[in-house]
Amino acid sequence: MASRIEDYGMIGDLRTAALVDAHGSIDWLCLPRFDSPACFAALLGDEEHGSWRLGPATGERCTRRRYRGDTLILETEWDTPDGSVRVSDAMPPRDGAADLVRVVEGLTGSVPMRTVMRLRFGYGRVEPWLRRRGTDLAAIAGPDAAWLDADVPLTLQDGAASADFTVAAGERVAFTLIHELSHLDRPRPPDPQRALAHTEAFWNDWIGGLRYEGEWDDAVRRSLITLKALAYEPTGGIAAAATTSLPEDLGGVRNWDYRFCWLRDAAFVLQSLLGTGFMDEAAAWRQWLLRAAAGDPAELQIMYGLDGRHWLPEHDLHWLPGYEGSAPVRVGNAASGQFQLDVWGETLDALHLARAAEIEPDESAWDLQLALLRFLERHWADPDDGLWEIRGARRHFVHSKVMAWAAFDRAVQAVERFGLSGPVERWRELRDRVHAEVCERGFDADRGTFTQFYGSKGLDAALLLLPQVGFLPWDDPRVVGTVEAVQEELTRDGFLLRYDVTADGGVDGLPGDEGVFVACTFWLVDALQGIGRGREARELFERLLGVRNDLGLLSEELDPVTGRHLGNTPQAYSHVGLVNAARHLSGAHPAEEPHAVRPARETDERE
Ligand SMILES: OC[C@H]1O[C@H](O[C@H]2O[C@H](CO)[C@@H](O)[C@H](O)[C@H]2O)[C@H](O)[C@@H](O)[C@@H]1O
Repeated sequence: MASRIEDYGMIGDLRTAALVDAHGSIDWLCLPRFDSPACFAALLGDEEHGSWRLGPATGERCTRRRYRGDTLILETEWDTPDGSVRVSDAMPPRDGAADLVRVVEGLTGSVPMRTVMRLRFGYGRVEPWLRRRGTDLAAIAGPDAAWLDADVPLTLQDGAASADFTVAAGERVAFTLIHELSHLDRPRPPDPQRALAHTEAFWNDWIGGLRYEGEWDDAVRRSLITLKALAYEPTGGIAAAATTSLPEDLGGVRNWDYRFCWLRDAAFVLQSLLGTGFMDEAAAWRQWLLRAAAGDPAELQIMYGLDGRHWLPEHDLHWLPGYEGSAPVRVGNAASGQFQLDVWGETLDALHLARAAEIEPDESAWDLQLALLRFLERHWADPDDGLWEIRGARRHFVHSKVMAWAAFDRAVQAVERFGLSGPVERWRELRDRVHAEVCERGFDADRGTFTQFYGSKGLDAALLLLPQVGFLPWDDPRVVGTVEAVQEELTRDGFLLRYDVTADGGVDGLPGDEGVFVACTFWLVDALQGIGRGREARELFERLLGVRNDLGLLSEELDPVTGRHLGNTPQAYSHVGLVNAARHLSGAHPAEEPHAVRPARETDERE
């Protein structure tokens, strides 16, 4: 059985990522890319679906673990009656085949160790043909080949490679797994120590680009490293999370594949990267966007593959039982075919931010913006599926309309501030028309709050973003009323739901319930700060820091009662929420965030 979601740490090489639990078991790894089939899929089944355990022979949970400094090298340590031992796990950033390096180091005494590796290609379905070559192992099936280089002799039995060995203080035993397409030659295995040193140098160099002088520095750095690790380096596309089908509702059907690039999520990531000095990633994402979204603007998708591919058909992996029985396990995502109006706004806002941050101009960026605006002019008044990707009836979601407003607003600014040419009068008129309609049809004057959609009784955490995009100022009574109503109605045990699944007769069209949404709770931090309730904002932020796992990682949702993490992990949305809230609470506002959480009135309670 898989570990708790919060028990997993992530290592990655900017093309894919592995999840390692607190017992030293790698239960998730897709090769060669995030969205490739997994060769270790025990996360969504059991060890027979593929895993690689390396730890003391007694099999206990580690005593402690941490990342080595500001890197993605995971150090897991055990204190046992026989002595202490450390396993360092890493995936060196690569330009060729994928390597996974595991180095065992004796710290004290002499510790009996055991490793068992079951490679199962094709998401746990395909048991490869195993052959031994000296102390090494070759595993081949279909398009995949993997080679395990070990410093100790391996035993092959029942489709598993295992080894029992003892490591004394000062000794090192290394294992290296390399993957390549099966028709290609075996790549040269890396030297494990050099691979660790290279990984360490890479991350130290990368984090050296950080420009952040606010509070909670450690948490911000770890979140940014996690975001960087979710960016697919060859193309600049950013994955929403490293996994598929970790459930939002344990035992339920709310299981989705997040190993794709959502324009919305990526736009949020871009904000936090731009706000902390990482211009290269922002430029790479813009180029990815220009390629992925090229073509007919009517065909703009809300998400694409990491290489920009459009077709992401959703299907079930019936042989995997799912995380704690949460079935189906899905790959692909049918939400890719949805109409989510907000995405036009987020994309145009992200391109606007990139321009304002003086990322090297690209003429096709404005051409793309013009095409997107032409589409939006014709479709902003249509009902849509909204940012929560509901699978129920389309509605006039307030957040979607506000993002249409933001799109026209940024277009006007592009002309006014940056001298670009376009039908600015028409955009001004549309901007004002959308604004008036939202204030009239999306605001419930009796309750003093904006609502989830026109005429809805339900509320929605995305309403907290209205002042952040500049739709209304923080001190507008309608904003204050909305923040208070959302907090009142959507808070569960101190954290925020994204919406109430039972409101309006079941808005999302899905059975079951779900946990509280981590990103939305960070948005509430921003909103409380924005309306001048700074002390409460800080308290909530600290509470959120407390639900990160021991490695600083956050999944998508939480069960607020048990504290268990839910949903895919680690999730970009959640880590963006952390970075942005820390920046806002610290008063760190980059010049180009005109509507960021700069409180309209001073936070009197802050002392
Ligand atoms: O809960 C229903 C939907 O859940 C997923 O969408 C969520 O994740 C996306 C990626 O982080 C995010 O952009 C979106 O706002 C979230 O609601 C899932 O991908 C959808 O298929 C599903 O309908």
